[in-house]
Amino acid sequence: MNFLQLHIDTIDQLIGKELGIALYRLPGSEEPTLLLSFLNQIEQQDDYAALNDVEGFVMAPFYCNALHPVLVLHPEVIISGIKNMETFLQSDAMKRWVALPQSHSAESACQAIDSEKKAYEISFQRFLQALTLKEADKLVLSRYHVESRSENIKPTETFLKACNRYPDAFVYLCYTPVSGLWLGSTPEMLLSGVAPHFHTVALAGTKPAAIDGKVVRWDTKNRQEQQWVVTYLKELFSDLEIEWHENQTHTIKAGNVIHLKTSFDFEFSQYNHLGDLLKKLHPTPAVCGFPKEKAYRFIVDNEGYNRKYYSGFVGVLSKNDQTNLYVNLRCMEWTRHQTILYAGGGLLVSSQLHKEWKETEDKLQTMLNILHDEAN
Ligand SMILES: C=C(O[C@H]1C=CC=C(C(=O)O)[C@@H]1O)C(=O)O
Repeated sequence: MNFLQLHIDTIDQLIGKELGIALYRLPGSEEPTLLLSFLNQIEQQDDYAALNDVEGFVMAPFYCNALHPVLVLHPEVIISGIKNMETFLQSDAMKRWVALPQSHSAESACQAIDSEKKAYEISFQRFLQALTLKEADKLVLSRYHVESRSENIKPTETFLKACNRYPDAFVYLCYTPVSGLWLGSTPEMLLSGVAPHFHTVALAGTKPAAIDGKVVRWDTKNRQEQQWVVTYLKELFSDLEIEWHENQTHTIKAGNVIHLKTSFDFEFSQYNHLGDLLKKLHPTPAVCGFPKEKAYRFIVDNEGYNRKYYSGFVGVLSKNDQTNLYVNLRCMEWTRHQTILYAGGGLLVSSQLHKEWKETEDKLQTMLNILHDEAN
């Protein structure tokens, strides 16, 4: 993606203005797509089900509230492929976007906590107690990490670095005045396909990436953790009377960690009810827990911070064409001087604090690698 490098500054100039931007690259693809929306083309919804009959680029939070609504960018401009993007970035049409005013929406503030580990430990004990009391079988505990950022690290360049480094991930950059700027490189698909043929995955269980050729041995805790996601999806398909096919579980590499992944192919012909389906799929036990409703409530009340758009979902939603929605993991929120990175992991009653903390550190590394890699 080299020649785009020349005009990166132009995309960066748009960030912070009264408009919406989505720049994304699908797993395995060489070609990024750029979407631009005027302010009045950014839809805000307070419920996932409101995505029924909706098409556009979606940025959905983990939990909807007034500050973090479901956002849909209805694009004025869609440019696919590097050559087309290059032409567009130098065109007169681009000048119209650059001339838009700066947005005055307040930038979201995130307090750097002196001891991120201490805060995590307190939440960990709370979560573990709930698991011991059998309030839930699985609970996903997450945290944020604040990094200060030097001025010469630019968003679009960071996006391109992530594309190069993580060819198998869904890589995105999304800015709206409501959400602020987010970037991510996620391995977890939520919903993909063209009606009526869809796919989803149960992705969970984490280990540091093995040395090439070394046989991976998954322990019981990781297997159980992933199995809750499989169980949840199968129950959901049965409840909705959906026909599905389960593919064999295998190990995938995502940055410097590996996960267990089971893919499902299923039939869903109600293309104008994808919002209802997403409301049931999200949040899966990969980012929430099991049973879902109890775990969801428990996290919102006890995690100690607001996940905002981390572990929500992001990507393209289409009624008749290709939908490509991903769980917003291995992501960061980009404020004026700081970068706020997010990561979590599934806890079972057998979880150990030091292992779970290390797992969040390993996952944070996906984006830290990009931020700290000058050479890439
Ligand atoms: C919640 C995250 O990862 C999920 C996806 C894969 C493995 C996970 C785990 O091992 O806990 C999580 O379910 C995250 O990256 O923040």
